[in-house]
Amino acid sequence: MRIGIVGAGAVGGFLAGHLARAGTEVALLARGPHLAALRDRGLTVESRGERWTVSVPASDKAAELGPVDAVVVTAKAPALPAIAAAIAPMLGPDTPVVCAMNGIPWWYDHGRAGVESRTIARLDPDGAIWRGIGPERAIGCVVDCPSQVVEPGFVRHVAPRPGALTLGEPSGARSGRVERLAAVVEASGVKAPIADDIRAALWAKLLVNISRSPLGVLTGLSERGLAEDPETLEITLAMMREARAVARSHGIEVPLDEAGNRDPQRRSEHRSSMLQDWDLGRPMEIDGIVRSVQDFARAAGLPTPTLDVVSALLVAKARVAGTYPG
Ligand SMILES: NC(=O)C1=CN([C@@H]2O[C@H](COP(=O)(O)OP(=O)(O)OC[C@H]3O[C@@H](n4cnc5c(N)ncnc54)[C@H](OP(=O)(O)O)[C@@H]3O)[C@@H](O)[C@H]2O)C=CC1
Ligand SMILES: CC(C)(CO)C(=O)C(=O)O
Repeated sequence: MRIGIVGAGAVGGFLAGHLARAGTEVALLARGPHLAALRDRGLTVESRGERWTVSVPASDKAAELGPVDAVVVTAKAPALPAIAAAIAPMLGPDTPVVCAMNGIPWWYDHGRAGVESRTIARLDPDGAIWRGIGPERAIGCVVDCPSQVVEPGFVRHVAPRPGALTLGEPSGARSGRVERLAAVVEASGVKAPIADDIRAALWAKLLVNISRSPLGVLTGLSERGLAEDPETLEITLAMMREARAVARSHGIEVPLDEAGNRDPQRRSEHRSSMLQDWDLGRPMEIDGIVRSVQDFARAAGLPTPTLDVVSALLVAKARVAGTYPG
């Protein structure tokens, strides 16, 4: 399989580095200093006590990379409309597209039982992603590989356990394309379990992102710091409970390990990718991780008082910084 990866950041670099080391053909759509570094020095990855450098074909022009067997988009959500248009030359007639990203995905209502298959206005207001990629290409994904770009061309994975990309068809079907992709990812040393219900897996991860990521930005505390402070811990758990009730309104039961969340020893000093965006003055994934869940809550008539307060503060902070519209 030839895998196209879009975005040479933390997750894209982590994945490309593993795949290339295992001998899988990778084509990386990168830009700016990342592209320059990849061309000059290759891609260096540090993970679980190992450090390696690989050479990865990369370009900022999708047409130079051409059609691939699967595309994995590893950019932040605000970049997705532009990417949906840019990757057209990488798409063959049957190329699936995996958005390896946090938050509610743009294809969420595609194949969701009892719901019209359509784009989510908050995430894709004019349908550019829906039209550009096409929901039938979408394979769902949950990313678990806490990582950071140390410098262009150098990515550090900061967890002691192997990284994981959980994959699944929006319909829940066990398809050949998901099995083939999962096998290639697993062969690279990254876990790739296949979920029967990818939306349930997305919500389980979202409970973490919706609570800890905004609170990390508002307080500057790391994942562990949020669990060590009894007051931020209670706010974290309140947000998780509210988000879990929203998932339940979609027929999804998300387990919530309150004891595990209360144990600071089970948290790392990782600065969430939202906090990394804040640190770098970049747009944060507020719509996909926070506001779309508030929208779902409103539609279901559910109160989300803690989420609403934290979201309002986060949006105000981002607006002052000029990284959120309005
Ligand atoms: N980092 C982490 O620990 C984790 C991240 N995630 C999620 O994974 C997703 C990716 O995050 P992460 O890897 O941290 O993000 P990064 O910001 O580290 O990387 C995104 C990369 O995409 C590039 N990019 C954006 N638009 C384009 C474009 N049009 N063409 C080429 N490259 C482009 C960016 O380039 P440029 O720098 O020029 O903008 C950047 O290099 C997010 O949804 C995040 O929430 C999930 C779990 C853990
Ligand atoms: C859960 C966490 C914090 C690490 O995987 C993450 O998803 C992020 O950094 O955005």
